[in-house]
Amino acid sequence: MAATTEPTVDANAAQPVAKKKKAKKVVADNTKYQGIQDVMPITLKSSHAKGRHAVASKNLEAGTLVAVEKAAAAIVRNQSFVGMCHRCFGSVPTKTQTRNKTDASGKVIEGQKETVSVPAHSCGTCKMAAYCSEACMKQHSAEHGVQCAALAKCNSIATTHSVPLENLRAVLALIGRRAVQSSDASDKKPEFSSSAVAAQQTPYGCVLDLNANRHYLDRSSIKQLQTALKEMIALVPESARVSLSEAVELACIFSTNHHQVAVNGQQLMGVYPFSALYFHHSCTPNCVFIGEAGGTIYVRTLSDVPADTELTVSYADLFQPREQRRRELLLTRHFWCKCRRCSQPLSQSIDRLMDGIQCTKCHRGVMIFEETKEVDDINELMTDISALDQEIQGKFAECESCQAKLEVTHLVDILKAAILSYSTAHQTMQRGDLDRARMQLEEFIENFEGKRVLSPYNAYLINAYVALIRVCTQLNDIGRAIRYNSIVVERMLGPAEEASLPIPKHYPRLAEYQMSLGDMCLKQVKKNAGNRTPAGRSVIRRYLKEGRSALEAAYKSRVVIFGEESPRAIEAKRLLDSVKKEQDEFAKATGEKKKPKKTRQEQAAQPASAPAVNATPATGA
Ligand SMILES: C[S@@+](CC[C@H](N)C(=O)[O-])C[C@H]1O[C@@H](n2cnc3c(N)ncnc32)[C@H](O)[C@@H]1O
Repeated sequence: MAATTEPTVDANAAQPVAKKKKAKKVVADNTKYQGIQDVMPITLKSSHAKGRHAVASKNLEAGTLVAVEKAAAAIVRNQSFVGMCHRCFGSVPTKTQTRNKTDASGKVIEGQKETVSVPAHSCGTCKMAAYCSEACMKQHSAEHGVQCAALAKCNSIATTHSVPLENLRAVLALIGRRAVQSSDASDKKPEFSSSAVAAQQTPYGCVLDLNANRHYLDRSSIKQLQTALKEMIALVPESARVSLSEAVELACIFSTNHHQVAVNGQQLMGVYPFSALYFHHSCTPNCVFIGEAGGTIYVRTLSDVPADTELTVSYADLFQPREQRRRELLLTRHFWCKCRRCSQPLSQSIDRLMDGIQCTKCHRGVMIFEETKEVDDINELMTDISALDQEIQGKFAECESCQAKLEVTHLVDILKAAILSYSTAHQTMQRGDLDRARMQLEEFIENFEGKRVLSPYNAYLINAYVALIRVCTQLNDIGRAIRYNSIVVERMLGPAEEASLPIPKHYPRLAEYQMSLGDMCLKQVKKNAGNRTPAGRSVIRRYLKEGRSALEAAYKSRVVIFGEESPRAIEAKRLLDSVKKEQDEFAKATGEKKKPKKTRQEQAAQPASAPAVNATPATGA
């Protein structure tokens, strides 16, 4: 992989997709990564059907660490640009600076100054890299030096050629990484450890093992990417350049394989070759990727996993209808999801409720339309995604309860009306007209849930409740925010009688809503503490009960997801202890000793009763 000063254009890159021959699947070699099996409870496997994948080497409990990987290269996301260190991904301190004020067009307004907050340490040349300290900036100098001149022009190159800025920055990060790696780097094997501190960055050579899926880009997108990358590479020091073909490959690899990681509320995007190759996607994942400082990811089990079960994570937002999840994965990751959840008949899956429309006759069941076509050739679909929509013409859906039949196109019209109503309210919220947004969102719920048009688990309804939490919090109507937050948590857990959940019981998004619910309840308890009237006491009692069960569930989930010693689990424990203390004091003051009845939240917080070996096998891809 020699550096070249003369970038070459790959003439084959933009062939029409449908004409590409399907590559024959070979059983891939696991030897490069086998070292991980010595430090983690996993076995690496490879098969014709799945390619490389990881399985549990023994029965694993929920919350078991199964992999640690430090990104081969990572970039700070655009929105975290000034808040996150470009080397270690820690927080960046700010300082204030006085500068000339400018108008909307960027012109200096004579005689007017303004004070702005800027990163305390950043590259003064490109102004495109902020750091947590001088020391970090110094340690990054060799890697950044390779990128600096190109980074300075990156923004305008991205805009001129309509290429995502993050893709260009990622290619530069990979080039920087390649340049500082030793000369034998391309053959270097990754070294694994069980701790983030000791984790070694996965070598650059491993990135090139990933599938670029470049044939999914159409001819004009490839052309734009090539032109942008050509301009960018010309700004990289000669000794560090890669060929244009390799740069395009890197951009495509990044785009289809990167993982987004949140660290302390800031976002980074990294390439994790081992994790990308071995942890397939599933819409009922049994593992999760957790981002830590340094751009390291931990992979932890979310549930008890029996030995030999495939370990999977989710690359998509799980609380959306099956088809939306599949479309999202198709467009961003270039595959049609065939996980167990997506392959199950809709009538037997929780998915039927997530874009569920209630029967217009009996109003008891949802209308089911089993899609007959499984997508085998996604190349064909990628060229014309509207093929998915044509499937419904002339087809009928059937009520799961009374078997009434309705044309699918009619159901689509109902859904379109719901989407329009929801979007109108959402836009009002975005404009900041909060009172009106609340009214429109509540109206949407009244019309589509109250009148039994949509299933209560329909993703648009949940989104409306989520929006209402935000709106009511901003309007300082905490009582209502609690009510809506409680509904969101309840719905995310799915109907009690269903065999499967819409999202795993321990899942970051659900745990966040449980935390916010507990936190708001605790605040209301403190606010009402002086109210000794019977009505006041009843309010406190209710908030204590609801807050405690939410925090018990949040704490349990955070222990599983992040580990018992993690700051997030400790934060949940602190709030839980606080609510318990309030509950004891309330009981003392009122002479009440009654044990509260267990809610579904509390049940969710209980450890699984079955031993790991009896747990339901987790879905594999
Ligand atoms: C990073 S690769 C995995 C590579 C594979 N393990 C190998 O050894 O080549 C991700 C690819 O795995 C496949 N994949 C992962 N999860 C899948 C799922 N749920 N359904 C279908 N294909 C999936 C898709 O082809 C996707 O592009």
